[in-house]
Amino acid sequence: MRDSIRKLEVRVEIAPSRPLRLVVAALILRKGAGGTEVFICQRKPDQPMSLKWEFPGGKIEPGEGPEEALARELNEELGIAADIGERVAQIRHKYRNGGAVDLQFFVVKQFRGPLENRIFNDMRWAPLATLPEYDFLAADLGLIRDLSEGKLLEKI
Ligand SMILES: Nc1nc2c([nH]c(=O)n2[C@@H]2O[C@H](COP(=O)(O)OP(=O)(O)OP(=O)(O)O)[C@@H](O)[C@H]2O)c(=O)[nH]1
Repeated sequence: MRDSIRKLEVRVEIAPSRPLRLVVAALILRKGAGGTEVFICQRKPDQPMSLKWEFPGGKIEPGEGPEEALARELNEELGIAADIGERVAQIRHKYRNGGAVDLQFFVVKQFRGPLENRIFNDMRWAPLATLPEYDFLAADLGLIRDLSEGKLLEKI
C-alpha cells in the first residue's frame, strides 16, 4: 500500500506539463509591382501540421530576447542576417492537441544574403492581398485577414 502511494507521488511530480511555447516570427516585407509582398514558408510533409503555411521563425530559447531569437531563427532557416524591426502583433492560441503558443510578429525590411530554402517544403513572396489563398496555421488566421485587408502595416 505504502509503495503504491509513493509511486503515485512520483508520477505527479514528473507529470509532463505543456508549457506555453514562446514563438517569434517575421513579416519580411518588400515592395512588389502590385504592392507590398511578404515572405511565406510551407512546412514539410513530415512535420507536425504538415504543408501548412507560416511565417519564418521559431521558439525563443532560454536566455534569449525575442529579437535575438528571431535573428537566429532567420539565419538558421533562411541563411539571412536580418535587421529585426517593430513588433506589430502578438497572438495567443490554443491548438486542439492542448499545446498553446504565444506568437510575436516582427517586421523585417532589411536583410543581407540571398534567401536560401534550408528546411521548408516551399517558400515564396506573396502579395498581401493573396494571403487568404494559402492554408496557414490556425493561429495565424486573424493576422492573415488583417494583412490582406491592408491593416496593421499602415504606418510601417
Ligand atoms: N514559425 C512560425 N511558427 C508558428 C506560426 N504560427 C504558429 O502557430 N506557429 C507555431 O509555433 C511553433 C514554432 O515552433 P518551431 O518552428 O520552433 O518548431 P516546430 O514547428 O518544430 O514545433 P515543435 O518543436 O513545437 O514541434 C510551432 O508549434 C508552430 O506551429 C508562424 O506563423 N510561424
